[in-house]
Amino acid sequence: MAPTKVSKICCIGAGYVGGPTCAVIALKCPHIQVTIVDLNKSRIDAWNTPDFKLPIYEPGLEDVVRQCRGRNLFFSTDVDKGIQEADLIFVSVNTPTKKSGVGAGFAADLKYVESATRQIAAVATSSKIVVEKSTVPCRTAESMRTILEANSKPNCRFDILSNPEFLAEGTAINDLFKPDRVLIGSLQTEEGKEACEKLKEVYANWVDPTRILTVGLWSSELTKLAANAMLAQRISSINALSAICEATGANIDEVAYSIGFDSRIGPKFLKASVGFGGSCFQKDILNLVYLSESLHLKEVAEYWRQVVEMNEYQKRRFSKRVVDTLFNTITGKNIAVLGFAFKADTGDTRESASITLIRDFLKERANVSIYDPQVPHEQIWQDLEEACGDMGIEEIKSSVTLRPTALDATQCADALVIATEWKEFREGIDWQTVYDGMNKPAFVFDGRLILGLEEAERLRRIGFKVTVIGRGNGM
Ligand SMILES: NC(=O)c1ccc[n+]([C@@H]2O[C@H](COP(=O)([O-])OP(=O)(O)OC[C@H]3O[C@@H](n4cnc5c(N)ncnc54)[C@H](O)[C@@H]3O)[C@@H](O)[C@H]2O)c1
Ligand SMILES: O=c1ccn([C@@H]2O[C@H](COP(=O)(O)OP(=O)(O)O[C@H]3O[C@H](CO)[C@@H](O)[C@H](O)[C@H]3O)[C@@H](O)[C@H]2O)c(=O)[nH]1
Repeated sequence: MAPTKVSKICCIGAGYVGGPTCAVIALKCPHIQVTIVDLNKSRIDAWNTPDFKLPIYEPGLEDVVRQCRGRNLFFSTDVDKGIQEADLIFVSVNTPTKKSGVGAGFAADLKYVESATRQIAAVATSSKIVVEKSTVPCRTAESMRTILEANSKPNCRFDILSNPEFLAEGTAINDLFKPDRVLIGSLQTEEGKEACEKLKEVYANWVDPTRILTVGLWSSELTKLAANAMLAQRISSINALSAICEATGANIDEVAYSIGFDSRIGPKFLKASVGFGGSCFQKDILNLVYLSESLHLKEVAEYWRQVVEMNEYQKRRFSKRVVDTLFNTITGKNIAVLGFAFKADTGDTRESASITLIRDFLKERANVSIYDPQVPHEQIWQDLEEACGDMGIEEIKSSVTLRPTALDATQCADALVIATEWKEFREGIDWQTVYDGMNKPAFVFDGRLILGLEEAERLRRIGFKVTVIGRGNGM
């Protein structure tokens, strides 16, 4: 039987989801002991640093960890002990897109989920509620159950729940404090519903019960993929419209604003950009495409695939616009790229549009200087080495420099490209000083719509040639 009340939680995976999610559970549930375990020692060491230099940059996270670490929140590499002690285990490991074999490039690689599940089965000596926190294809819980039941010891019972996470990076703590909803999927059996109630009780310590949704296991798994697909679809839709705006004189900000007033559509997630990035959208849509294909739903697969295609097109279109505007060549020219993270308020660079743009600029043999307020330099080199394939790191380093400030990055630049919407780019740039230090003509490319119509006009008066995504030249 499942334990009567959850008192010890273990989270396998101390990443962007496991770390913040379980730190918030520890904060809001002081009566529950929460241990976050990971095989990656340096990551665990970083969570445990005395000066709270955490492995993840996320506003508000340090404050939460400071309040609970050592009280009822622990970080450890002892995965087995964490599993054995807990009565509820979150599996919050990475589920990247498969790189080889069947489904390569589309399907989710479930090897980490499987090894965590096998580990639970191997070392558990009492019954557990096992919660899928990772984003997984529909019916993964079934495979987990098969593995657990085939390997468990007598008197060990496992109830599996799906509890996908909807936090967005950069706003994770706020999203966790005040979630739009918490979704829990369970088998509709008596035991399944009982396990669901136990997890619900944990969240009910701070989440309004009307926002805790309980559904069937498969619906819960599919909801996560569907939510991301629909969010990404909005961005691809607005980005597709941005191309029409650039060609017609319409202004994408005005179009988005006016569409968003329709209460059926709403104003959020309609910001045109140089393309969506992040570890989830592309991966989860490709996962949905693969699922549809496996179910022989070709048209459905094609439909969702187009959301990713449009995103690739948007990035290509933007780098081409830079080349076209700089008189059809950027060879030997200096391009300053402001922002390397996939969005503001995170140090995460996974699938960042910035990486694709810089790769395109390097292919055109431009010199690139980069500034980002949060991304560690080693991460930038690693991402560029991976993205640039045929270029070795030495060749990349001969064309790329990493700068300590935005102003430094723009010195002697022919063009400045805004790739991430950091607040300091919206509010903290002294454009006259930037202009004075740049080669002339000095070009600005705003891939994040941080320059409104008036601001763009002000820059033009200084002397800049300004190009903004979703607006025609001169707007
Ligand atoms: N990043 C997000 O904003 C976000 C939001 C919602 C959902 N998700 C989903 O949550 C899951 C985790 O994402 P993430 O961004 O936290 O990934 P991550 O790569 O930051 O963290 C995963 C961690 O799991 C650890 N790990 C893997 N296998 C392990 C094992 N067998 N035992 C112990 N540790 C193990 C890895 O070392 C890594 O530190 C993914 O499925 C992702 O799609 C992510
Ligand atoms: O109007 C918009 C909104 C976002 N973006 C871009 O879209 C990407 C993703 O942004 P966001 O969704 O805010 O961040 P993520 O951390 O990737 O969060 C998404 O992916 C997570 C992982 O699955 C989910 O949990 C979240 O609900 C979902 O929003 C970023 O590059 C943004 O710059 C736009 O271009 N325009």
